[in-house]
Amino acid sequence: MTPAARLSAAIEILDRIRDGSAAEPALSGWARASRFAGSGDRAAIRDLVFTALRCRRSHAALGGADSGRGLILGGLREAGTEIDALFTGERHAPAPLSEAERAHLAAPIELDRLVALDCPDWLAPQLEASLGADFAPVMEALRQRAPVFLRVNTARATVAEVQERLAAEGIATRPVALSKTALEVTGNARKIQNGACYREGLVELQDAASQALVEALPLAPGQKVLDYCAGGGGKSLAMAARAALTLYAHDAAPRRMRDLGPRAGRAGAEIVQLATAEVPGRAPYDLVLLDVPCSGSGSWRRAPEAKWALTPERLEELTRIQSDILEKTAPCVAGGGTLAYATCSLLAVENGARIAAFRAAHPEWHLVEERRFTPLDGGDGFYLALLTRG
Ligand SMILES: C[S@@+](CC[C@H](N)C(=O)[O-])C[C@H]1O[C@@H](n2cnc3c(N)ncnc32)[C@H](O)[C@@H]1O
Repeated sequence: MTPAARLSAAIEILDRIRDGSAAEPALSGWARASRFAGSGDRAAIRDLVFTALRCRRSHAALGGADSGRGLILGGLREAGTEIDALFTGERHAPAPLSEAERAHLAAPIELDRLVALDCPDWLAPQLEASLGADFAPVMEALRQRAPVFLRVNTARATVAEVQERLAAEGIATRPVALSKTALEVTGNARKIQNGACYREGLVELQDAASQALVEALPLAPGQKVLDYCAGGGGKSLAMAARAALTLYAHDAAPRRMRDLGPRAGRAGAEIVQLATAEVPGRAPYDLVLLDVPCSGSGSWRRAPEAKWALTPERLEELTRIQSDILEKTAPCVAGGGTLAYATCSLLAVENGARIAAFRAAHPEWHLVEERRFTPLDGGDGFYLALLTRG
């Protein structure tokens, strides 16, 4: 496909998303119907679509419309690309600029601060209060594509050994300061999932801050550990690689754990999946990890639609669920054990405020440690609070 034809495809997909489709189904639906597109085309189109979603507010303003075409025009304008050379209307290229579009693109434009930062107005006060001086740099970072990180399964091989094996597969990586187990992929990321290192369970795709969070957990061999909001099991697997544990995984939506069996098999880890009713029966646990459902504001680079879909009502509902999960699981922790509360949120209302509310109601719980990560640390935004009783 030509660069212009890729733009046309991105415009079509963005319009489907604007009409209500989620990004992933819109992209895969387009790919299924467009067999002529090679893997390079699909990757480039995906990149165009996700850039437009991350920068939806500013690109709509720059391009003159919150439509697929407006967003792509806005992105090209921000990048300083010669638009007429691409919007020719020839073959599969987008139609030439209308007079109105030409006039909008030619007129000088000064974006309001929150528009330029692609920040929803209603969330700005909370994000500013939570991030302080980091607000603008973090919002700017969230406009950029996230790096691809691998977690090395250190139960099987050293980071250096795996880096060498990956290099032999043509995948370039470098270690990162944020986590001892993480490698940032700097070349050929698309080869990972078909490569031997991945198939043999030597690596998993996992954000570096997510790995740093697991590194901060006080895990020791022989402990009984529950991952209460396990989802796909990324953190269960990272915990399994850290120490020989008796490890249980639970999720309110068990189908979310459907890949955990095969992933654990690849990694050589043993993880027992529990239904909700089975959780108290296996208590007490030495450590309970609560990777609770949240706004996902720390991972808006990877899931940018969530930035625009979040509402005050949904945020309030999430904080209720978070507090409820803390209440329900705290009694399952063994005396001297650890309750580890985590979110991939940047918002204090989902982080420190939830812990403060929990401790106000349960003064017997003490805060041992709190960690905050933002995209300025390289990975996604995360929060971790470690609590003990007594
Ligand atoms: C942030 S995700 C977990 C991600 C996962 N730990 C990982 O590392 O890949 C939150 C998970 O919590 C689950 N969840 C939502 N409400 C819950 C509840 N009340 N109890 C337990 N799990 C819940 C969701 O289904 C979702 O899979």
